[in-house]
Amino acid sequence: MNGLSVLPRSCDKIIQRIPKEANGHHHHPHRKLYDNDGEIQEYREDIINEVDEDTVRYPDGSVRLRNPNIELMDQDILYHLALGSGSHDLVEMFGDVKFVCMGGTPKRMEQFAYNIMAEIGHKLPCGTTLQDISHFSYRYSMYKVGPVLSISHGMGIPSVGILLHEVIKLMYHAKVRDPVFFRIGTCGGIGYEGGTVVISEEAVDGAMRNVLELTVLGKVVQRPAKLDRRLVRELKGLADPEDPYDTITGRTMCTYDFYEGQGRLDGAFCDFTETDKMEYLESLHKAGVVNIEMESLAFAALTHHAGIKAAVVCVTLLDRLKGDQVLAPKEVLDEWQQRPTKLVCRYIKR
Ligand SMILES: O=P(O)(O)O[C@@H]1C[C@H](O)[C@@H](CO)O1
Ligand SMILES: O=c1cc[nH]c(=O)[nH]1
Repeated sequence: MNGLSVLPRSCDKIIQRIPKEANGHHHHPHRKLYDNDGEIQEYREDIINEVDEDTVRYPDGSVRLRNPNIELMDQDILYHLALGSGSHDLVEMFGDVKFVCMGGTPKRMEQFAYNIMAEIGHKLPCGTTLQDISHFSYRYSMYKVGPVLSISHGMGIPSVGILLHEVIKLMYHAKVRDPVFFRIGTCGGIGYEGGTVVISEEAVDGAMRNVLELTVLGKVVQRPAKLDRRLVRELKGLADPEDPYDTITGRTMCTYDFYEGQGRLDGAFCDFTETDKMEYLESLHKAGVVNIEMESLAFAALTHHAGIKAAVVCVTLLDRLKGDQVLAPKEVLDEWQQRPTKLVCRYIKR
């Protein structure tokens, strides 16, 4: 026990979509959560789990868990990170962390760790290399360079969601103050050429809902997928007019699948026509969706729920209005993937 107080359970407003009555109307006050091409989805005002920043962080800025069970446990095993509060001195190992950067692949995140090391002038003892701290989890890779953690999150919401639970707990055990989380990813552009850097203003699901929906004890729970607006502006301000590519901001759609879920015609299955696909993509474009990827919804919702400042910066690999297959050569793709990392490096260096 560390003597820190925990949140009362009442802080956890369980949020549920309300059922419609037989006449199709809700019997509770409701609000328009989003408007997708004329289709309005209605939600109860009190299902939206607005986070009060003061209650989700301790006054000194350290991360507070919205789970009273953790501090009652003798030890907390962060299974998928191959770390534990009983087996490791997490304060000693991670107490100085300020930035947590995540992206899909172990290679990208290892490269990012070496890039940030060069940028911030961090030196390794002669003849040594960076160690993958989570190597023995055989799930995710994690590198630490001074105040920066660089972690691979795999593909999709379940993978990044599990990682976020454990990394947020890691922040709590390590008593990290005011960490900033970044997702550095790849995506498909909607009306933007490959190589464009996109900073997400908000994340929406495949039906344009700005919430992460998950089933807890058989009930549907929704968490708003909000990102820090100020951080978006700050990152945009770090785009260099000399950069040989565009850096834009906009809505990001997050899907549960790369193929059918993103309206691709080239998966193993396809039950829609090219016309259906184009109508859908055009409607997204009209609704301000600038890119599609697979993690931003969980990333935005879980960091917001934990009161952690977060941003999602992705590079487009293709313009989905022009095709489905990722055709750019490997060397080009590798260079494009460096672009979001450059922007985040500039922020960290600052
Ligand atoms: O960060 P990455 O490049 O993994 O992000 C996107 C979304 C999926 O994880 C994956 C699909 O190709 O790329
Ligand atoms: O089209 C794309 C490209 C990368 N990642 C995605 O999720 N979709």
